[in-house]
Amino acid sequence: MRRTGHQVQGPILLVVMGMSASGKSHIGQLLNRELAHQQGLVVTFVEGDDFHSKACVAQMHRGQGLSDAQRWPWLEAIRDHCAAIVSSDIVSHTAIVAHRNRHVVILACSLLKQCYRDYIRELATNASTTADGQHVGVYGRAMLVYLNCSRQELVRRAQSRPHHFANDSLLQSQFDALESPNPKTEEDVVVVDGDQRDMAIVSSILDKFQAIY
Ligand SMILES: Nc1ncnc2c1ncn2[C@@H]1O[C@H](COP(=O)(O)OP(=O)(O)O)[C@@H](O)[C@H]1O
Ligand SMILES: O=C(O)[C@H](O)[C@@H](O)[C@H](O)[C@H](O)COP(=O)(O)O
Repeated sequence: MRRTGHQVQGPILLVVMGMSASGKSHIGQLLNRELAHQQGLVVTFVEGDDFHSKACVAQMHRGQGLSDAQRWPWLEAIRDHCAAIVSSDIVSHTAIVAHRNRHVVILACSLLKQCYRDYIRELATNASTTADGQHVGVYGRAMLVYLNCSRQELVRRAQSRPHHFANDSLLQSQFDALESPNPKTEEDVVVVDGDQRDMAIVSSILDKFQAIY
């Protein structure tokens, strides 16, 4: 059952997704600041890039995209971590229930294909089991924000951070892998114009977040 308004029970998973250099980390950190400082929520920021192996980072640095076989263990580690963050928020004590209902986990992660998004969304599904029988329903709700950027802006931003492992040579493989999320057919997806200035993006995401929180 879809819960709306202020009735979400349990923590919220707010995913900032999109291609390399679309602004996931930057926007995720700004959202962290806004939700924690301005709105007094308990916020945990998770950087998806922190879960890549050294070999995968080196491969992406050479401009070679990851395969599905390389991405699945990475996604599993991220999902395990996101589940573990909130699993200590046990439901039986009133104070902890209050904490749970004010906890937002922000995840910056590309999630280029729908199957990757479906896998992460299972963290907030109401079903009682998944294929592997784990990590279901630990979040009350998920919201996946897709930063939809033009190629020109992605190249510009990738070139603006010369010390990052992912440079503009990775972009073509990201375009090749991308399955753009369609909010009409995919649950809990919001698409924003990622070419906008950062605070305009944050403001638009916060508006949409308020509608579900
Ligand atoms: N809306 C924006 N406008 C201008 N520059 C941005 C914007 N969002 C991010 N950036 C900059 O673009 C670069 C890539 O952003 P980053 O957050 O590292 O992307 P990602 O995490 O998606 O790879 C960084 O230098 C960042 O400061
Ligand atoms: O799924 C993938 O192909 C990779 O995970 C990839 O998305 C990677 O995480 C970033 O693109 C590189 O790091 P940035 O997103 O920070 O550029």
